[in-house]
Amino acid sequence: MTPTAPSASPGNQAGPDGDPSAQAVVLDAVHKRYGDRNAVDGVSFTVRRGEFFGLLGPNGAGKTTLVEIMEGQRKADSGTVTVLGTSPWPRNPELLPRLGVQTQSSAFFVRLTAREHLRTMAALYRTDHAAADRALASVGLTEQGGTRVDDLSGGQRQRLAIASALVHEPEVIFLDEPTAALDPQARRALWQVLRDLKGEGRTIIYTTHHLDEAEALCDRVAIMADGAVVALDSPAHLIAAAAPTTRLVVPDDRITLEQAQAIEGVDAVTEEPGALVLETLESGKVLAAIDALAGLRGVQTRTAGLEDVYLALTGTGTGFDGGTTPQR
Ligand SMILES: Nc1ncnc2c1ncn2[C@@H]1O[C@H](COP(=O)(O)OP(=O)(O)OP(=O)(O)O)[C@@H](O)[C@H]1O
Repeated sequence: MTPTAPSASPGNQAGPDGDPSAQAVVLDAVHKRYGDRNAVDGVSFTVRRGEFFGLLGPNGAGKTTLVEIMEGQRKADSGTVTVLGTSPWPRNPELLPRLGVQTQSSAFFVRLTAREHLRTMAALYRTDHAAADRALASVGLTEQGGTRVDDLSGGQRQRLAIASALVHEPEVIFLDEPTAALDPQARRALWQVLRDLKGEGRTIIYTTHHLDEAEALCDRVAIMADGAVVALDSPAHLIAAAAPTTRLVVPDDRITLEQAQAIEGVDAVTEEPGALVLETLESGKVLAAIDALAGLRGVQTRTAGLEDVYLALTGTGTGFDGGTTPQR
């Protein structure tokens, strides 16, 4: 299946993507079946070097299978897979040190301290001790370097899992829900760690169920459903293409239903407790009309988010009720 609107571009077109040195991962018509189940059903896209690339989709959409194929842990049934200019299958000893893999079930040497754990990982990769300290610092765990892995908090362990994937300074990093089970504060702290990694020029392939996170962090996201990519673009483009309608929320003591319906450019008006919701494709014009009628105090613009696009594309969507922005 070909990616559909809002973006038909799988990212394999000419332009910067056509330059192999600018490509971290290139997938072309990748298929993988388990029995009669199409886990990955003809996926094609390119991840650019230095890109923060999100892979989204409901449970069973095929994300893990696809990531495992990119990592060289699984063989595709057909199609071509190129990672840093080479095939990851069969397992390629030259390629492995250039990839970093964090999984939700990352294994730790729990009786060691965080620093000892990373030094052990560094030794396995034949990297020096200093690399372990750099990895600790890059996830903000320097102070916990002497703490036994057993005694780290959940958030600190998640960060250690990322540090373990980084210790050999890989060019491409695969992260599988790295913020799962973190409290909001720890989650935000980790966002900064991830932004810093991107700032260092690393390519990040990021699987998550947190749509706000994908919207905040990812340069582009691929949304998968039933083994296929159903949309691929930047979060902003996906949102703009999928939800051109703006909803203006006006307190119901400001204008009447009849006045709202009579405003030129208003496509529909619905009533909510305490407010009228005006749908329009011409928000500037309609806001000017509301301003002339009643002023803009208390009027809010309701915008769609990536979650609304995702729900619509993966078959569970309703009308959007994303974030609201006061007009004044
Ligand atoms: N080893 C396997 N043997 C048989 N079927 C499998 C195997 N691994 C995955 N599947 C099936 O392939 C499909 C895709 O699974 P996959 O784990 O890739 O999806 P996912 O998008 O990563 O899901 P989740 O978000 O739950 O991790 C599912 O129907 C799953 O049951």
